[in-house]
Amino acid sequence: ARQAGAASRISGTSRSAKTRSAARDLKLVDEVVDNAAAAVRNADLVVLCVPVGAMGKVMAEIKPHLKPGAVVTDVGSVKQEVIEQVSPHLPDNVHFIPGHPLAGTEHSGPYSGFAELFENRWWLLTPLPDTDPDELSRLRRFIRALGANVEDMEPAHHDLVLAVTSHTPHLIAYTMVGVADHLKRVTESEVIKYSAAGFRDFTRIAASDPTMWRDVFLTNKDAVLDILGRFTEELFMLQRAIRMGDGEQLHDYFTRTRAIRRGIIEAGQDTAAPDFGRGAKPTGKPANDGV
Ligand SMILES: NC(=O)c1ccc[n+]([C@@H]2O[C@H](COP(=O)([O-])OP(=O)(O)OC[C@H]3O[C@@H](n4cnc5c(N)ncnc54)[C@H](O)[C@@H]3O)[C@@H](O)[C@H]2O)c1
Ligand SMILES: O=C(O)C(=O)C[C@]1(C(=O)O)C=C[C@@H](O)C=C1
Repeated sequence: ARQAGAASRISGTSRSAKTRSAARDLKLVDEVVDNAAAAVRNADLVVLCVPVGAMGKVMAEIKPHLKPGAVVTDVGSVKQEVIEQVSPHLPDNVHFIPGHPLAGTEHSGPYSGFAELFENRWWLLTPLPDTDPDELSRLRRFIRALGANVEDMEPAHHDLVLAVTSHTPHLIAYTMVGVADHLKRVTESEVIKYSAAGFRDFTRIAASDPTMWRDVFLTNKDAVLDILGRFTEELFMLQRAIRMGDGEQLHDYFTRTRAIRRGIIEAGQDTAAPDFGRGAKPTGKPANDGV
């Protein structure tokens, strides 16, 4: 937002003094303050960037300090739960417009941010039935100024789509790395030493922040369990095809999945991990993962 000149003055805070100090050193914002109440005072736009399970608590904390007419949004990976948590604490004269940028890495903390993170990524908004259209347009303009593409979605639909595209894949990566770790005990260190690209991709995802992902799974429980059930059925089907030596079934299945991948690439939606790769640089130091 600073680089794009999307806000005239930006205040930030974090609960840990170490993070606040890092944010000051990195000059991430115009002013780093000691608590959320001070950060939101006089703010036209407030962006909640805490784990999904902490959104309600932080909203309760800032409630008495919000400027009348302010817009509050969030970046949480799950939307229905955030709406449930935040809504009881909303003053009448404040607008809440939930959001979710589909952009991130396995790293967290102040050193992991970089200005290009949102470029050409989707940023979903899940407006509520009474959302003010002018405030919604203003928030969309802010997000577009960061380089992202905005789209609206109904909150329950968002949670189902993300269970397919992000949450369940993370769970599968966590599981695969866990399996490899168990196996390592019988293969000594070979599993890690000879890990091929596919497994390395899993380990990158499985290095994501444990608190963030614990909250995602606890708060998008129904959608994740639904997708996990479907995943298990397909897995059993493939397991059976392997056992039966049904090469045709395996070949047909993999041909279909390849077409899906090619469709994603052709649509220009290859959201492969940024890896700080596409010209973007991390803020400087190694990711602190958990300050
Ligand atoms: N990392 C990603 O890939 C990604 C992508 C899109 C959305 N998100 C969402 O963004 C949000 C923040 O994730 P992040 O990756 O920026 O994490 P982060 O670890 O970089 O930042 C989280 C912040 O929340 C604070 N925090 C943690 N627990 C808290 C609590 N109980 N009370 C008050 N503050 C608390 C931390 O001190 C830190 O300042 C999450 O809701 C996550 O679901 C993350
Ligand atoms: O690339 C990654 O590291 C991510 O996991 C980013 C990712 C995703 O699943 O695409 C993770 C969680 C979010 O809510 C949005 C983006």
